[in-house]
Parts: sequence; C-alpha cells; structure tokens
Amino acid sequence: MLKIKDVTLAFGKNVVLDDVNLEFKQGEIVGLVAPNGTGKSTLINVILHNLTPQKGFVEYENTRYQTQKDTIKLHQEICSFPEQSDLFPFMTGRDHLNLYADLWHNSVKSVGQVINDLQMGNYVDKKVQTYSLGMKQRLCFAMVVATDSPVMLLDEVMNGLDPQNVALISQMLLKLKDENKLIIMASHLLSNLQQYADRVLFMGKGHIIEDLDNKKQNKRYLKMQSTPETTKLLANYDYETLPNNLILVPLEKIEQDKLTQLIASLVRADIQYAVERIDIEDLFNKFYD
Ligand SMILES: Nc1ncnc2c1ncn2[C@@H]1O[C@H](COP(=O)(O)OP(=O)(O)OP(=O)(O)O)[C@@H](O)[C@H]1O
Repeated sequence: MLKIKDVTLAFGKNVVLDDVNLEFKQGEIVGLVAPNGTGKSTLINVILHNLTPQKGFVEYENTRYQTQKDTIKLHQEICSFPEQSDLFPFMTGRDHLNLYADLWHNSVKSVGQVINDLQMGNYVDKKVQTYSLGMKQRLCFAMVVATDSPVMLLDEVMNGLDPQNVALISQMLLKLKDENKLIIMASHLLSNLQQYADRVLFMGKGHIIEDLDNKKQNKRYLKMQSTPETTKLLANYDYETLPNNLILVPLEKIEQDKLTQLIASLVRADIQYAVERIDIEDLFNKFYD
C-alpha cells in the first residue's frame, strides 16, 4: 500500500498540495487529472522524494523516507517515467533497457520480452540519436517496464504518440495491472484514460476534488448541446448544463413515459442526442469552469 498522509507542499505562498491524504493499492491504475499547473507533477515528485513536503509524509509498505537506507529501498520499489532529455544519444535503446533492468535489479522480466511486447525490435539496436520523438517516448516507457518495479509513476506517457502507439501502450498498461503493478499516471488524454483507469483523481486548489471509481460509472444520462430550443423542451425535466454547454439529463430520475415523450420531441425537432455515462471529459468540464 502506498500512502500519502497529511501532505502539504507549497512553493512560497503557492500551496500546491494542501493536507492531501491518499491510499493506493497494488493492481490499480490511477489517473491524475487537472488543468496545467495544478499539481500533478508535484504530487508525483513528492512520492519520488524529489520534493519534500513541509508537512506529512509518503509511506510505501510501511517504509517512509527517513534515512538514506529507506530512500534507497523505496527507490528500488518505485520507478518514474524518464524524461526524453535523460536519454543518452550515443547509446542504443537496448543499452537503456539493460541499464534500467540492472539498476532496479530486475531478474524476472526479460528485456527481450519488453522489446517484443512494445514492438521495438526494428529500432532498439540503433543509437537513440536516430530516433523520432515517438520512438523515444516508447523507449522511455519500455525502460519503466524493464525495471519490473511494483510502483510505476507515469507523467504524460502518451505525449507525442500516434493513435497506434497510444493503443499499444494502453494494452501494455492493462498487462502491467494484471501483474499487480500500481500505476499512477498524469494524463490529459481523458478518453484514453477512461478506457483503462480504475480510479481517476481530479485535483484542484491543493485538494483532491473528486476520487472517481471509473469502473462503477453505471448511471446513464441523456446528453445534448444546450440551445434555446433544447432548454425549452427540457423545461419540465431535471438537468444540469456543463460549462462547455453540454446538457446532462439523468435518466434515473425520469419515468419511462416521460422519457419516451422527450426522445420523440427531440427527434421531431431534429436535435442530436446520446444516451451515455458521464465521461471523464464531461467531469473535467464540470469541475474546471
Ligand atoms: N520548482 C518549482 N518552483 C516553484 N513553483 C513550482 C515549481 N514546480 C512547480 N511549481 C508550481 O506548482 C504548481 C503546480 O505545478 P505542476 O508542475 O505540479 O502542475 P501540473 O498539474 O503537473 O501541470 P502540467 O499539466 O502543466 O504538467 C504550478 O503553479 C507551478 O508553477
């Protein structure tokens, strides 16, 4: 179990984390979602001990960052996504993977398997200086996988990837979850996160403003754009309008007859609608006006 206990971190007067408490379990994919500059990377840096909070602590499997020995132990268990600028241009991708596997004493997962899983065979033996942005990004992710560490912190792992690579990495994340890894990832790719995240933490003003169980979003809504015509049709219904002008009508509150009537009037007026769950993008619009 990874615990964040009473953590407060401020840069001068800018309180980025204000008494934050969180617990994370193995086998969980957790998305960190918030607008730019809210504190996602700061939270990841606190977990890594790159930043020391003014108050509170981080604890993993009953160990805190107290002594140098603790820090070494925790850094064997937690691996973060490297920056592309950390790569060595004159080394090959395979050299990087071997380096990370060695540093984290991974003797279980073979580097060959990681290369196969991430379809890197055709370029992994070339020097990194010949790689495109997307190839480097895939290598950085593969380096984390090669550590086989139980906790993986991924800050913007999908940046710069084409849809096929996004799908490949998403598939790999599910495999890692099956291997009982705890994966915490900051991402702005909300529809992608929705496909596999177990939990989504929305951050704002120093706090976790919503801790969403993404697997239990069963409620369905009738969704449509807000226009004078739709608001007139909905005059006798309960609904909410998000800042992006999307109307959400909760279906659980409408009787069957009234719903049939409403849908018939939407069809007659040629108004586009959908019946869906509330998605992460809708919630983003709701929370960040
Ligand atoms: N080293 C630092 N010194 C001073 N302020 C900092 C420092 N690092 C981050 N901040 C501030 O902390 C706040 C949170 O930044 P952080 O990088 O954690 O946001 P983020 O949610 O990860 O943003 P993004 O989506 O842009 O990556 C911002 O106001 C930022 O300016």
